[in-house]
Amino acid sequence: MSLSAEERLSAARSLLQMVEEMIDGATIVDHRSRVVWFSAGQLALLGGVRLSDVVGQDIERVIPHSRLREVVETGQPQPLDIIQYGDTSLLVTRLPLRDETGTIIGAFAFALKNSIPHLRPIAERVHQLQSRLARMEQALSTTRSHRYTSEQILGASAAMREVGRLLRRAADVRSPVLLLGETGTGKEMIAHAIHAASGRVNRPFVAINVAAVPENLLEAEFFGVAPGAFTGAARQPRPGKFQIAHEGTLFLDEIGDMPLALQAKLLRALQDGEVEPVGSNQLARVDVRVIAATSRPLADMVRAGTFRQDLYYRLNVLSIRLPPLRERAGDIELLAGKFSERIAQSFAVAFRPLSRGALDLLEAHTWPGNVRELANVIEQAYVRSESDRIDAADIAAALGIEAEPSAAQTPPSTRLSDAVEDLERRMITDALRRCGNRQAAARALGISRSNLYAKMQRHGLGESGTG
Ligand SMILES: Nc1ncnc2c1ncn2[C@@H]1O[C@H](COP(=O)(O)OP(=O)(O)OP(=O)(O)O)[C@@H](O)[C@H]1O
Repeated sequence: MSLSAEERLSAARSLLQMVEEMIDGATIVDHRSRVVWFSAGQLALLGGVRLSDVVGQDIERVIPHSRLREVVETGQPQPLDIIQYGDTSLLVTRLPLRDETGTIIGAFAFALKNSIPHLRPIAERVHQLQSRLARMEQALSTTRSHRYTSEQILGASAAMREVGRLLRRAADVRSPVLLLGETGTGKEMIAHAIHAASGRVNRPFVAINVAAVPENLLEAEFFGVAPGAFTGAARQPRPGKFQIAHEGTLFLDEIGDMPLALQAKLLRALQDGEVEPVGSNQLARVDVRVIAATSRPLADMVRAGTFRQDLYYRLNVLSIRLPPLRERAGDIELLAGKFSERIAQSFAVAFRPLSRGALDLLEAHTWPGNVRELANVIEQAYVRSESDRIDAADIAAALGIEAEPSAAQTPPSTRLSDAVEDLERRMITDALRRCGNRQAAARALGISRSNLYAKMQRHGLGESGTG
């Protein structure tokens, strides 16, 4: 015997009423994860919002860390999750809602009243583990203190001497610094050295690479997640890099890859020294010195409307341009010699000087990967041959160009893995050239932006490697 439509409706109504009495809060979303219904308790938990004001909105707009979309999209129930709401822990169950044919039409979440006391021992254990994890994460990022000092920055050219002068200037003031330069020109190295020479040297140096973090996680990574927020197991309360870098230096690498929406929040953090953790409406004060770096043409991006002008001005108080290696061929001999010394030391073998022919080849190269590429080439020369000096043929082979005499050239590899690597590198270079930016190139290649970035790093491809 089946129920009539009217009976089903009234059964549903009385079920919702019963749920209202037994729970702390309940939520229903539709098949696109838009709000359909909140119980009165849930509305109260949300700070007294009115149901009519939020019906039809994406659930994350109302509850930033809701995991109901996962349930709608995967159809997988989440029978037990512990979330933190203010000082209270709640035990939450999330279930998919299906129609008669089994198609997902939405999802339902509820927190049973007084369920936590029964689970107190488990909840406490989870809580302890979370705090331990947060402490360890914090320790990990702060122990990564500065790795370089200005003495390690090599270069005797006029351009590098000017970089040295600006570096000392930057260490004396606390305004933001903008480091501009192609990949591998030493931007991160300079950022470390500024911190090491500044009054903040005994406080944390914290780095974040904007291009390497998936876009939807960036805000939490920067500003943290508030303990008061509705957080699923995947996003527990934690401090952001701004909070971790308090009283120290925050290095924002690849700032040109920052999504526009987040740029406004970053500007506020820089201007007012205040950050707003995700899921919180309270501002926290931070004292952070920001050093930003990019290999992208920021000024052009401002003109194109993809980078905020006000943020650009705020960051561009003291900018340091790192010259590409091809503009300071005079430094190549010094750098190559130093790298040869370092590699000999780390491989525990005899030092190999570079022949004049080898230096001529190095000086004629255009160095799309800059100093990083030069260091790799010298290392390859050590790996490829056992001779007691580095000759033109070793350099030519490492650079993948015609060697003279040609007999010294290494034969092309027949290994499948080398061919696959080579194809991947060429496809990435090609996509970057065709699409003009990483976002579009990642889309064209069918991979995520962060995955593309990781592959570019592996192949030594920066912006300059695109052309
Ligand atoms: N002037 C320099 N003297 C000595 N080593 C250098 C110099 N410039 C760069 N390097 C070395 O080159 C490598 C790349 O430097 P770094 O990571 O600082 O470059 P980057 O500009 O931040 O690159 P990317 O934009 O790809 O992140 C590092 O191993 C660094 O030690």
